[in-house]
Amino acid sequence: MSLFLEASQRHPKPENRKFSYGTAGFRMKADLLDSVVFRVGLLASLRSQKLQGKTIGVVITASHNVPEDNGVKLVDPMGEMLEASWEVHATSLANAPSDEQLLVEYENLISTLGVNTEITPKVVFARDTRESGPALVAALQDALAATKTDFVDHGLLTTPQLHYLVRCINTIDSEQPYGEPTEQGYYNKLASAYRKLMVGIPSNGEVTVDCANGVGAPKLRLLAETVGRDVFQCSIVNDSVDQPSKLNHQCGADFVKTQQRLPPGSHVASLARCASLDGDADRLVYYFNDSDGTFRLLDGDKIATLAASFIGDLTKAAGLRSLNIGVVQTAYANGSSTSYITKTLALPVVCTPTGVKHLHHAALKFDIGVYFEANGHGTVVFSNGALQDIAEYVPESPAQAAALENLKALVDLINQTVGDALSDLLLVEVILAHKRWGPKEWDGTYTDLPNRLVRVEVSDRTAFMTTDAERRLMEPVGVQEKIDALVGKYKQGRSFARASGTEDAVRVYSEAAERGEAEELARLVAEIVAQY
Ligand SMILES: CC(=O)N[C@H]1[C@@H](OP(=O)(O)O)O[C@H](CO)[C@@H](O)[C@@H]1O
Repeated sequence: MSLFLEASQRHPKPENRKFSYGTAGFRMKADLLDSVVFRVGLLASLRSQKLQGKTIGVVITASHNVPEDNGVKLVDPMGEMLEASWEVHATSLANAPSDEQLLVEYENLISTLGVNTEITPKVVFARDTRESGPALVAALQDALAATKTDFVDHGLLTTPQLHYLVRCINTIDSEQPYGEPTEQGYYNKLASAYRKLMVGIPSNGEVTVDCANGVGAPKLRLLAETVGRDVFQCSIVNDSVDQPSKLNHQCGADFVKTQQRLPPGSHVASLARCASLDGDADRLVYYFNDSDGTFRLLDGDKIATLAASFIGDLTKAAGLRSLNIGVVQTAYANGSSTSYITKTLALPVVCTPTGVKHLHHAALKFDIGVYFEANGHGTVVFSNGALQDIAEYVPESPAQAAALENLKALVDLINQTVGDALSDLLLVEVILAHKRWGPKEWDGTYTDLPNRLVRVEVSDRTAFMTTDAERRLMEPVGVQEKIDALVGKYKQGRSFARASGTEDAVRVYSEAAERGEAEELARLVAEIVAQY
């Protein structure tokens, strides 16, 4: 194992530096991430061996907000996020204090996990456009070489594109191959589905897409070329990938969602459709300026309701009435969206803790599960049973046959491995074209309750323990009662506090019938939280 130690010594964990990470991936400055990427490479290789040599993905990528933070994520064989039990190992290995201890921990993991080291591990990886990418890739390659892993470098890709590739590679010889395992295969699959869905449907005109100066920009350009300008017209803005400090700066999905305004410098006609991706192109939000100049946001909740209503209508029109469709949200979903889904669309809603991996797994319990975080990260997943019903159903009329063909194309248009801003963009464009809706008609389906999200700095966020999908605090004892007493005073009031999983802070969310009340409620709840 001297090869291992030699490699590991090149990527030691910096002393006295604080790591901060979520549970599904790791996020931090590039110099810190180097050692973590090395460790994630070891885990990817172990994971592949544990899963009998299936291919595991690693993606080195941007996050949704600050330009300096890099992220690294592991992707499981079906292209999904790493399952929970493995996150524990990911966390412990990233904490390994020294190279010697890392080797000990690595060898312990081999035995506790029952990994067969005879199996050759297989890993594929990709990175985004930022400067730190090549150095982080070198750290990853070092770990893969030290563990004698077969690996393929897929160069620059969006996070969801790598998820797509991983599922393609692992299903290539199965009964349900997911697609051609190449970047062009991804564009071809989406483009051909999009073109099928647009047959006989007038195009909706141009959509302006802000790409957050991230990897989504060159990739959207390639996708748009493959789809063809005759059916898909997009104008790409914020595409300066060669200027690292511009990533997510004053643009991108997180900026638009949290600031509730256009990225500065955007000049758009009123009622024109605009969309923003985030830095690694897994989030998407839409927005427009109303005729009176008011900014209107169409967030993840609006995308989820649009998709759920369209898919519901389509399955009925195809004659597939028995498929159960459900929507998965988090506590951050606007209350109006939840009542719209349950009352108007008459569909079930499930609320899970924050983080798409929770939503994804809950969505898999429906025949067709639509999930989105309010911030625009989400997708639609079809169960194997639903896919089989769709494939085998014999339509009883030409109308049913047409709807069924559209449903089949929709399955191909949607990236079912993970939320994918490029695939979601085409999905929204198709639905709006079919409904002959502009953004205003879409926005008119329901009106968001005024809401406010605040970040409260606390000395120890782990003191804040929640229950009921993070909607209620169990600890510190007594806080929830105080919040309840306050919320009761506001019309349509709702508020909760939870520790962030990615930052050292507690987030407070509130909504109420009036803007001023939502603001006041958030401020008062934040004051309660700050006291602890
Ligand atoms: C309120 C909010 O937007 N929270 C975000 C944020 O998580 P926190 O645990 O709230 O820090 O980052 C996550 C990862 O990107 C994302 O999944 C989630 O929705």
